[in-house]
Order: sequence, then structure tokens, then C-alpha cells
Amino acid sequence: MKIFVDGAVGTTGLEIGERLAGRPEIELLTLSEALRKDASARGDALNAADIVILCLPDDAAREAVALLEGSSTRIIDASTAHRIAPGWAYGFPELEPGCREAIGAADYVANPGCYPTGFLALVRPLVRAGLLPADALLSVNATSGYSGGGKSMIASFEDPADPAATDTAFRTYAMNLAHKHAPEMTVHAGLTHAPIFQPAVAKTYRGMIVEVPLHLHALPGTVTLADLRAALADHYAGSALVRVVDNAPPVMTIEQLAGTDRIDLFVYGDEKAGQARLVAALDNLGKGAAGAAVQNMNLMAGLPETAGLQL
Ligand SMILES: NC(=O)C1=CN([C@@H]2O[C@H](COP(=O)(O)OP(=O)(O)OC[C@H]3O[C@@H](n4cnc5c(N)ncnc54)[C@H](OP(=O)(O)O)[C@@H]3O)[C@@H](O)[C@H]2O)C=CC1
Ligand SMILES: CC(=O)N[C@@H](CCC(=O)OP(=O)(O)O)C(=O)O
Repeated sequence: MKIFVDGAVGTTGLEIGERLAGRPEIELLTLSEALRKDASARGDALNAADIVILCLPDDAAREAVALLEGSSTRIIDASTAHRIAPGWAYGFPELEPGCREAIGAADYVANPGCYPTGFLALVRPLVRAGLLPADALLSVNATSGYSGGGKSMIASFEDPADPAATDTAFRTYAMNLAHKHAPEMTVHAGLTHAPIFQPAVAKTYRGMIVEVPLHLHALPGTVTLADLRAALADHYAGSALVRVVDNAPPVMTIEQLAGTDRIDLFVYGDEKAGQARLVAALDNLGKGAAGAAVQNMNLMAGLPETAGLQL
């Protein structure tokens, strides 16, 4: 199986390379430093591969897809460019019945965003189960490690001359609510209204916490914390990568799943007050990016789904 990672020396590309290294069933096509942005060399490598994984900014990802027009090469795009585009399978095998099979058969797979992975893992099964109405008004608070912003954000947080490195432990952003992940969250959750998305970045390299607060009294009928937990546990029963944790710890840390390709889900709350906190912990570079891309590649190639992944 010939695999080419376009953007192989970027943050996500390097992580994918680590997960593919030493796997005898994979022949990794590579370009030298001098040629890695050369359109002709990239075009050759893209077309020579059975599956390409695009780890590029959105515009470069669109350009790579254009270079593959008419080719038999299958594509996994880690960028935001095709996540709600027609003709692309959404690369979250655990999200819906049939997703895993659709990814396995697809020529075009859009890898989910890191924040949407946490949000959708919590919300989509509850919408499917009828516990959350499709027109629910939700918000999502999330904090990412700074590798979530790729090479430029990493450089900024690690430059001793940069205020991001010296003066900041935690910062919010997307204060105008126009984050590129909002449409992806809305569409794949099956919601009619976009959630209010409040992302933040912390001065730690990798790891992520995504939280969805809920007023239980605002939901139709009577919904308990046990109902929410049971619906999630049912949905993810038997999953190797998505776990619903029964004994939720009293505090959560952003690092708790760093270095893994798994995602853990928690239901906290105060039943009497009618309030719940749904929380997902993951690694933005693991199930949030490279781990998911390799999982999707495995499915497309007919290989064991979790081969090369950190469980
Ligand atoms: N970091 C994360 O946690 C996540 C990232 N993603 C997505 O994955 C994609 C890659 O992100 P990330 O790895 O963080 O970004 P990086 O900036 O770390 O890496 C991007 C790589 O693409 C290279 N590149 C840029 N333009 C071209 C081009 N025209 N041809 C070939 N190579 C090019 C860059 O080159 P150079 O080294 O010269 O800059 C760099 O090596 C993005 O779309 C991002 O949104 C998705 C989920 C999570
Ligand atoms: C901390 C940080 O800046 N994170 C990035 C998202 C990283 C990511 O998931 O990239 P995709 O857009 O490809 O999904 C951001 O908020 O733009």
C-alpha cells in the first residue's frame, strides 16, 4: 500500500509519519526538503500513491485535490477544506451507524477537526437518541494545547522573545464567534443552530478538553444524568478508541489523554439543580488529527482499524 503524506514535515504530518513508521504493509512515499513544495514533484507523488493524506493549509489542500483530478488515488484531507463538502465521507468512524463502512469504501475522506471531534462525540449520539432536540441551543467551551495552531503557533509559544511564550498561560480567541469549525459542528451533529463556540489555547504542547454544558430543565421530557450517560455508553459500546468513563475524576486536566489516539467522555452534573457538564478529553494531535487520519487510512486500506495507533 503506497501512502504519500503531503505536508509530511508539518505538525500533523510528522505525527502521521510516526504512526506509519515500521509498518511493513505501508510503503511511505517521500519528497526531499528541496522538492516538498514543488508542484510537479508533489503531483507525481500524489498520483503514484494509493492513498494520500493531506496535512496542509486549506488552500494547498484544495490545490492537491485539483492535482489529483481524474486519478485513482484516494484522499484523506486533514484540513478544514472538505468537511461539509458534498461527495466527501466524514472521517469519524464511530459517529453514526454506517460511517465506518462509508469511510472504508470512500475515495474522498475529510478528517474531522479536533474541536468538532470532542463536540460531536458528546452531542451527536444524544441527538440521535432524541435526548437533545435538533433545535437545541448549545454552547461549547474548549481548550487546546498550542500544537493545535500548527508550526506558527508552536514557534510563537516557544519563542522566548514572544509574549505568547512569556506572558500567557491561557488565552481565549474567536471572540467574534466566527470560528471555521462552527459549520462542521452544526452539520454533523444534525443541529439547526450553530453552538456558541468558545475556544481557548493553553501553554501546554498537546491535549484538549471540550465541554458542553446543559440545562436539563430546558430539554423535552425528563432527562437525567443517567440517561445521558447510558445513551453515550450504548452508542460507543465495544469501541476501541472512544470510552465513556463511569467514575469521573473530580478534576480534569488538559493533558490527561495527551499522547494517545483515544477520546474519553464524561457526564458530570447536579441532578437537583438540573445541570450537566458533558466533557470530552482527547489529544488534538491524536484522535483530533493524526490518529484519526491513520484510523481512516486503515479502514480505507482494509487493514486492522487501530494498527499503528496509541490506545
Ligand atoms: N495541529 C492540529 O492539532 C490539527 C491540524 N489540523 C489540520 O491539519 C492541517 C495541517 O496542520 P498542521 O500540521 O497543524 O500545520 P503546520 O503548519 O504545522 O504544517 C503544515 C505543513 O504544510 C506545509 N505546506 C504549506 N503549504 C504547502 C504547499 N503548497 N505544498 C506543500 N506543503 C505545504 C508547511 O510547510 P512549511 O513547513 O514550509 O511551513 C508545513 O510543513 C491544517 O489544515 C490543519 O487545520 C487538523 C486537526 C488538528
Ligand atoms: C489552538 C488552535 O488555534 N487550533 C486551531 C484548530 C486546529 C484544528 O483542529 O485544525 P483544523 O481546523 O484543521 O481542524 C484553531 O482554532 O484554528
